[in-house]
Amino acid sequence: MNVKQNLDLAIDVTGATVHYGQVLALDHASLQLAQGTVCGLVGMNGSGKSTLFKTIMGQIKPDTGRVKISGTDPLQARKSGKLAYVPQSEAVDWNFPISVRDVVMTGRYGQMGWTRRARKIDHEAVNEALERVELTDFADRQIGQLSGGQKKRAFVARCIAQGASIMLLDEPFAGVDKRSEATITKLLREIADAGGSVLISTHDLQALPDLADEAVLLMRKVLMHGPPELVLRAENLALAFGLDPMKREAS
Ligand SMILES: Nc1ncnc2c1ncn2[C@@H]1O[C@H](COP(=O)(O)OP(=O)(O)OP(=O)(O)O)[C@@H](O)[C@H]1O
Repeated sequence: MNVKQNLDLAIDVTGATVHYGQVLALDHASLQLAQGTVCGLVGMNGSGKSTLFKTIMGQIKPDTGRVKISGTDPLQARKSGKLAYVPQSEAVDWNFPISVRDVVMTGRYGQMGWTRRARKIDHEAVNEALERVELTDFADRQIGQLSGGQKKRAFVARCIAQGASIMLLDEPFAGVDKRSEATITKLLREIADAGGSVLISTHDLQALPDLADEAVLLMRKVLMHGPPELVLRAENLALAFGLDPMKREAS
């Protein structure tokens, strides 16, 4: 692959291996994601999905391999605002005394510089993002007072306010109401249609073909990457999950 093609890739992970002590979490995992794509990341509990996200975000440095985000370093991509992450709900302290509006405003910190003083443009970006996720009426509530789906929408709004074009979402639909799921799905499609890229881990295999252009099967390494209807065939899922995975949600 030449340099031009590498720059065209939104996410380029090559041969990433990650250990936690003796535990092998990623084993030479490789994943290339083009611009303008929604990609679903599927794998059983412990298959390395969150570890892959952290590696792409530059929070974990792999023992082997490398990660490039639009041809640059992940930390650089985060600093520039291009790359954003919506964590699993369990990873967030919902009792933290911060309003929904201020959560979304944290997405603007990179643009504000060290003073962290919000200007008109920052307030406008936050208001617009709140509107897009339909949370304007909840803007002044403490974040923990929202429903599961509203909380997710608040974090998606933070990515939008940040101006991110590459978004990673770790199980955004777990414990989420149908309205929030539909709002988030529509937004992710709009982001991809505008040239952005979205990588989304999910246990809801049935919903994946409507949500994503591509699917990735992970079991410490990328077993398969392609159109959802191909990747989600029973024989492929059996490799990653065991028997009859389409008969129930992935465990
Ligand atoms: N901080 C840690 N210390 C030790 N082991 C860890 C740590 N984080 C994850 N692991 C282990 O690494 C492996 C991959 O975990 P990871 O959280 O990436 O999987 P996952 O696919 O996101 O799982 P889930 O679907 O349950 O969220 C698992 O065996 C897990 O127990």
